[in-house]
Amino acid sequence: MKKYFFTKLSGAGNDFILFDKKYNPDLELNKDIIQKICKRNTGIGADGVLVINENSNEDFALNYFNADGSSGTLCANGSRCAIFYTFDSGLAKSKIVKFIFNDDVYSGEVIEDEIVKFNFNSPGKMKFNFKIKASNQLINASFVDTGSPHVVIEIQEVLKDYKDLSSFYNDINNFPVVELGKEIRFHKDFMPNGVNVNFIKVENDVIKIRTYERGVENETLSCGTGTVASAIVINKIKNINPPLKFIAKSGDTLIVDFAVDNGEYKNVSLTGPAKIIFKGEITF
Ligand SMILES: N[C@@H](CCC[C@H](N)C(=O)O)C(=O)O
Repeated sequence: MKKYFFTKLSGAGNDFILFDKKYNPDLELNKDIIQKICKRNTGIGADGVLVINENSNEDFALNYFNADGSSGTLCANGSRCAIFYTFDSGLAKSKIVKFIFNDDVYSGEVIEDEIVKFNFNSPGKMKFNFKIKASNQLINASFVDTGSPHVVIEIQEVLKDYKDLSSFYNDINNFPVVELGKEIRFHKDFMPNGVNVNFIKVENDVIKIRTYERGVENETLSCGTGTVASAIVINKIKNINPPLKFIAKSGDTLIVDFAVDNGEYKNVSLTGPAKIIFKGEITF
């Protein structure tokens, strides 16, 4: 058993345990340890784990693991937290940083105290306005891969009772995010990898969003890649121009900005709160 130093951070309510290899050179994680430390009630409790490594070309390298120990896809709120941590700890020499994540180079910026911007690379596969069979009905949905795969559904597209064609959901607070999110996350149409599922409601100049996250297997208080996927869907199918303002389940505000050039999404960014909650030591 060894002692490791960690920092707990929150990116708009999406929470992470961060290990800096500089202070934990012997750190070795596996699925079992990640699941134990992320478990609420008996562990530190988090949606995921971030590991910061030094890098010879960029300011740092970042590894991300979901709470179930899976990895390989982008985490935007985790990236915003890592950007804040590296600035706060002095690892990054300026407010603007570049870093490696899953072999790609990303950048970000501490805009002001605890407000952090993350710059995405251009999105991958996109598919708009298709039907998914779930909850005994055919639901209109869209898909965007922003580095992580996301389904986006407007809550008014879903019937509370499939036999009553006027029973559309209207209140996002009373939407069955976990129930329907889980059904779509494990839907045969998205196998074998599965998908994250975002439910949105456009209300005047803000968009309310709730996300069921793959790898956490629950609703999280915010999801960065899901928020950006939702912004692209709203722009495409509702013709609403950026910047787009989102209110996450946590109540925090996230701003998505981008440019559309010949149908291509460029200069995509996500800005919002990222902060250190506490620092501690753990033995495993
Ligand atoms: N919370 C993240 C997304 C993390 C990855 C996702 N759970 C997946 O496995 O695809 C974010 O803020 O982007």
